[in-house]
Amino acid sequence: MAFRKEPPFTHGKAGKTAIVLVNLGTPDAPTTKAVRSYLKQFLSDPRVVEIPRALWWLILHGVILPFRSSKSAHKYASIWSNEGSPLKVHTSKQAILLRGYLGQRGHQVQVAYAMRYGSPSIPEVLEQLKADGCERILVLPAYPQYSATTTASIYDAVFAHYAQVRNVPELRFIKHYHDHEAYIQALKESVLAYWAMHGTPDKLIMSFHGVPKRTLLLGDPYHCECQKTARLLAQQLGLGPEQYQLTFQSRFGKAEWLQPYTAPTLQKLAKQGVGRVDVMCPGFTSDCLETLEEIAIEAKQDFLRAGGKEFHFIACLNQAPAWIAGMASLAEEHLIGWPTTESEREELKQQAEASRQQAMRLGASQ
Ligand SMILES: C=CC1=C(C)c2cc3[nH]c(cc4nc(cc5[nH]c(cc1n2)c(C)c5CCC(=O)O)C(CCC(=O)O)=C4C)c(C)c3C=C
Ligand SMILES: [Fe+2]
Ligand SMILES: [Fe+2]
Repeated sequence: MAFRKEPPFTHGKAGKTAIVLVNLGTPDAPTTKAVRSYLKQFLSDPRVVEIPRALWWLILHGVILPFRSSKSAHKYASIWSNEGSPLKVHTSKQAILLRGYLGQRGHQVQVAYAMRYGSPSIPEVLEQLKADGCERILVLPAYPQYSATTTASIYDAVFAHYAQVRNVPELRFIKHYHDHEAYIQALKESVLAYWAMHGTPDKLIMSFHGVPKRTLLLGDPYHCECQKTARLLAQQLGLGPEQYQLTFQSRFGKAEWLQPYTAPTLQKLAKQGVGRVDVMCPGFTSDCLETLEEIAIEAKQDFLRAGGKEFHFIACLNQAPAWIAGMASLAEEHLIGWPTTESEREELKQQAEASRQQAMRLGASQ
């Protein structure tokens, strides 16, 4: 492979820092064609589906894409907003608000958002940041809990892009923030705000996206990180073990996934006489198909049909001020040493000048 000719980082523009908020991705439209193309890219990622490629190709192209695309398109249509796919709308707004918040705190950083699958793609966004003169990039995945299926796949896409680039910027990645104080605090505030308006439930369900159980057995820390998030949030809310439960949703395919599954758990609770459940999805930082359709519509029906009385869905963090502040504090921790404020730039300039003078003196004395 030959590397392309690239313009040098231009003077004046050079030295900028950017944060890229990366989320999973979503179809461009709630249509069978758009969903098929999105699912094809998503489900062809070997990080997401770990079965032998040739076999999986046959299943994906022979069964999943032909049958699932139109079903999923209908589901997307039920949650699509005037502005577009909720996942993308929330992620793009978070990026704008994060930039504004960091700007108020004196950081001159660009904040972009990218999607692992679909658009705007990671390569497209990284190209644009290069054109804008960004020499330092901090990648902030939208996933608080690390999983090879999601977070590591973002790393793969970033590395794959730069594998074709000559002048690669300085790079940092946030791995996870499942136990970060600011994230837990933002979750706590969102639950308390909801309860202040609507009263409290008999049980709080914390429903996380599942992954195949096999990934846990192979060493993926996702399961443990979800447990820790749930435990810390319950502690913050002062909930005893009887007052909350962690579950896993969005099972896909025939294999066993992490248990307990959300929908059967809700049905069981209803049958046991639990009247009101509140369901939240702490692993999703933006509402999306999996929260707005699978939980707020489908799981609600499951619970009520099984005899439950009241089902409440607590929205994801989305544009909550505590979460924008939380992302900013996460970013600030990972920006340490990168000059993003006026005073840091000035200090760096002075240090560089002092080093240069010392080098001159040493050179002259030899
Ligand atoms: C095939 C296996 C899948 C794994 C493993 C998986 C892990 C995983 N996913 C998320 C977050 C999201 N997933 C979303 C949708 C979605 N997920 C899968 C499959 C796997 N996910 C499919 C097939 C779909 C598409 C929807 C459908 O057809 O039912 C979404 C929502 C996207 C949107 O547009 O709104 C999110 C977000 C995590 C965090 C995760 C592992 C930890
Ligand atoms: Fe998923
Ligand atoms: Fe789903």
